[in-house]
Amino acid sequence: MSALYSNEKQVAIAAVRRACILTNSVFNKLVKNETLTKDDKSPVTVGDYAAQAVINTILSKAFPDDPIVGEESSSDLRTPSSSSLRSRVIELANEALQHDLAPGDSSAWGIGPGATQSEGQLLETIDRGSFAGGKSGRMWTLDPIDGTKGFLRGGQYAVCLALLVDSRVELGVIGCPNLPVDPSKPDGARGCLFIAVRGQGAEQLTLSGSDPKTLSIPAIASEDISNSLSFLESVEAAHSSHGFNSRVSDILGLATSPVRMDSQAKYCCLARGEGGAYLRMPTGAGYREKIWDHAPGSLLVTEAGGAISDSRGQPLDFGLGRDLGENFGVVAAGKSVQADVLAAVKKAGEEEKSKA
Ligand SMILES: Nc1ncnc2c1ncn2[C@@H]1O[C@H](COP(=O)(O)O)[C@@H](OP(=O)(O)O)[C@H]1O
Ligand SMILES: [Mg+2]
Ligand SMILES: [Mg+2]
Ligand SMILES: [Mg+2]
Repeated sequence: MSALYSNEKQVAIAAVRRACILTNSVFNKLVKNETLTKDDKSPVTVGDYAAQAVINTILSKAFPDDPIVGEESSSDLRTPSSSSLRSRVIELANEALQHDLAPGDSSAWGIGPGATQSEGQLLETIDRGSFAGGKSGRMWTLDPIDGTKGFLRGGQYAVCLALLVDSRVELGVIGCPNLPVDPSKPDGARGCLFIAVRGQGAEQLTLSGSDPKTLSIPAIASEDISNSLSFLESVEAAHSSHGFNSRVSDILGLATSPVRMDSQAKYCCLARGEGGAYLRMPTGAGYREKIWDHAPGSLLVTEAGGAISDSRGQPLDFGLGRDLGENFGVVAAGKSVQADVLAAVKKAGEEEKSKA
């Protein structure tokens, strides 16, 4: 009998890998007018749209009944002023869908050479990501480029896909085209794929599928925290409070400065033993974390032997819709130290309240 979710895993890997090849090639060719600013002032590029079109196409062929909660929508692409951007997205998506990565690979999706998708079809496919989410049933959640700001800087970004069943993450696949394969060789080969299936562990492969490694977060004894732990945090100060993290770091007496990195590559690094903790605390009232920014990363961390919760110690709730509800931040760390980090987070929170 094949392992649970083995089909879903194969399809998700193929889809994420194909999207990573696309985003990688887009970065090298990206020109100024290929980026839009969304209503929330965040950037989105032709790469984000085309990657969502590619992954949604593959998911829709393989699992036609599964809804998708995807970050992007085609509405900004449909305006008359976006016509050149729109054509570029369609061109990139068709190119990526027809690219034969392995014998028979593209024909498996019924989209072999010559079978280009029309503009209307691809825009509709992008909008298959508009599902509202919720408590029950099967659904995918997709972030076609997580860390778009990192992507634009040539820094870290990730193509992130997860399968949720009854609001639990069952499968997560993350592609990190710019992440060094071996953390001890930061200037060495880049491009990693991270995969986790609930109950089946977490692994890293190269983007081309070689060099598999089982991931496990090393234990740190409480008395070694100050010397052995360092934080992973967002580059963008607007996404996660650097000041709060610095206070938590002082409370724990950490000797090492945080490592700043865009995207769910932070979860991937934590899962393979880097840093030891990922802290993401709200920077102001109002912003709600999105399920696609955390679903695959959270499973990767727990399957690598870590723990993840909000700053109150409550589990993240992926069943509330497209976002995680009221924002109490995210605290992820190895199992041996997550309680210590949480205690320091609570202390820093109380200090902040008493000053207010
Ligand atoms: N005010 C805010 N607080 C927290 N996260 C935010 C935010 N504004 C945007 N984001 C999210 O932060 C993500 C990037 O996270 P990070 O800082 O870890 O790289 C963005 O994903 P996208 O780049 O996919 O839009 C976006 O969803
Ligand atoms: Mg975005
Ligand atoms: Mg994101
Ligand atoms: Mg994104």
